[in-house]
Amino acid sequence: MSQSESDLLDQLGGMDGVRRVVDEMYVRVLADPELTHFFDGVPIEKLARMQTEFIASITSGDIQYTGADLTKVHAGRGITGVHFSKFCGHLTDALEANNVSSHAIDQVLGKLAMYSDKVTGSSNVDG
Ligand code: HEM
Repeated sequence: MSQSESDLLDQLGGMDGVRRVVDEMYVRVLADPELTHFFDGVPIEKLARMQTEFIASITSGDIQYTGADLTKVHAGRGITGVHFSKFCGHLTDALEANNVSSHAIDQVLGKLAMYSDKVTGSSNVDG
């Protein structure tokens, strides 16, 4: 575990803090008319649990993500870079609402940006 990575999860309030942020993010995502349809029929409790684990895993060396491969789970859904940006905007709002510092928010967004190709992979082909 690297010290700086463990510090980042701490700055998010640990696992409990990340879960609060994730729950708030999905409230915003599901209220967004451009994003909500992607989640029709998706079990949100499991989604929030796996998203919490994922964010914890990229902000701490101690947590392992055990969910589905990100490329596979997002493939064929038509998710574009615009959707990805809006999604990250809702995450930013949720982090701010939970009093996470702007420095820590920048670090989280920087890490998530590395996954944009996996999330939007198929949309280059069929829009
Ligand atoms: C940084 C961006 C994102 C990350 C890190 C992320 C991560 C995840 C994770 C961890 C899961 C759960 C996988 C599992 O159940 O094992 C998931 C599922 C899902 N994601 Fe994302 N996601 C991102 C962006 C998006 C965007 C932008 C959309 C759509 C606009 C989206 C739509 C979905 C849907 C619909 C599922 C549920 C799939 C299912 O259970 O059938 N994701 N995502």
